[in-house]
Amino acid sequence: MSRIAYFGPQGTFTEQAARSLAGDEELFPVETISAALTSVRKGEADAACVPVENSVEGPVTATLDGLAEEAPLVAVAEALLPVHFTVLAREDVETVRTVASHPHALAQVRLWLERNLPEARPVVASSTAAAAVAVQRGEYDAAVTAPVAVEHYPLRVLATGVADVPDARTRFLLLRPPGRLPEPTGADRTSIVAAAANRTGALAELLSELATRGINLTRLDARPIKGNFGMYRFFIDFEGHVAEPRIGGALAALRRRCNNVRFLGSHPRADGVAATIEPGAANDDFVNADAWVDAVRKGELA
Ligand SMILES: O=C(O)C(=O)C[C@]1(C(=O)O)C=C[C@@H](O)C=C1
Repeated sequence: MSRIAYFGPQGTFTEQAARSLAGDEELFPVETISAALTSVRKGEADAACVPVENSVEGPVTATLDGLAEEAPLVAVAEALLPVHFTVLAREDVETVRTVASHPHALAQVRLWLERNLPEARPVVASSTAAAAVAVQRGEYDAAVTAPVAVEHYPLRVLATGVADVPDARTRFLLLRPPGRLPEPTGADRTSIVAAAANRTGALAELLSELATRGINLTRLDARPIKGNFGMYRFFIDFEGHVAEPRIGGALAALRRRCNNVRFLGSHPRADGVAATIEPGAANDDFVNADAWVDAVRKGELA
C-alpha cells in the first residue's frame, strides 16, 4: 500500500490536509517538514504532505528551501484549509505563563494572546501538535493548536475559533518524485524555482516572459541561496498547466534565460479558480499562431 508522510505529530493542520488529499494511502507522521521530504527522497514514503503558504504569515520557508535543494520533488495536488485555532492547557494550570506553538500559528494569534493571556510568554514548537505534546509533558502551560488536536491530546480547552485575521488560510502540497503529471483542468497552478542572473533587470526579464504570454502570477517569494550572501532564488507560482502551449513556451524561455530553473509541479487549484485569459493569450491563440509560422516557413502562407 502506498504511504504519505505528513508534517506531524498527529493532530496538525497538515494531517487534516493530508487526509483530504489521500485516497486509500496510509498516512504516517514525521517530526519536521524536512523529514517528510526526505522520506519521499529515500523511498520510505510515496508522497509527502507539507504546508507551503499561509495568508497571514506568508511562505513556509522550510518547504521552499527543501524543494529548491536535493533531489527534485513535484507537487501533484494541493489543499487549502481555513485556519482558526484552539488553545489547550493542562488541567492544573491556573495562570498561563508559557504558550507554545508553531511560529506561523503564534504569528496568527499575536493580538489574541496579548489581550487574553497577557502573562503568557510565547514559545516556539516544531508544530501545533508538538506544542500540545509538550504541554502534556508539563514543559509549557498552554498550546495553540488545530481544532482536531483535542481529539489526540486530552487537555483543557481554553478557547476555540481563535484567529487575529478572520478567513486566514494555509495551502498545503502533496509532493511526489517526478513522474506522471495530473491532467490539466483549466483551473491549475504551476510552480517553479529559478535563480535569476545577478545583473540589472534579470528578474524583470524573467517575469516579463510570463507577462507577455498573459500568465497571471499567484505567488512570488525570494529566498537566499545559502552560502552566497546577497544571492536569491525566486519561487514563482502562476496560473496554468505545463501541458498548455503558453505555459510550456514560458518555461522554455525561463530555461534559456536563467542560471537554474526547477519545475515544482502543475496541479489543480484547491479553490478551483479558472486561469485568467488575456485577449490573444488563450491556448488556441498560441496553437494557431504557431501553425501560421509553420505555414509561413513552408511557403504556404504569408
Ligand atoms: O503545525 C501545524 O499544525 C501545521 O500544520 C503547520 C502550520 C504552518 O506551517 O503554517 C499549518 C497551518 C497553520 O497556519 C499553522 C501551522
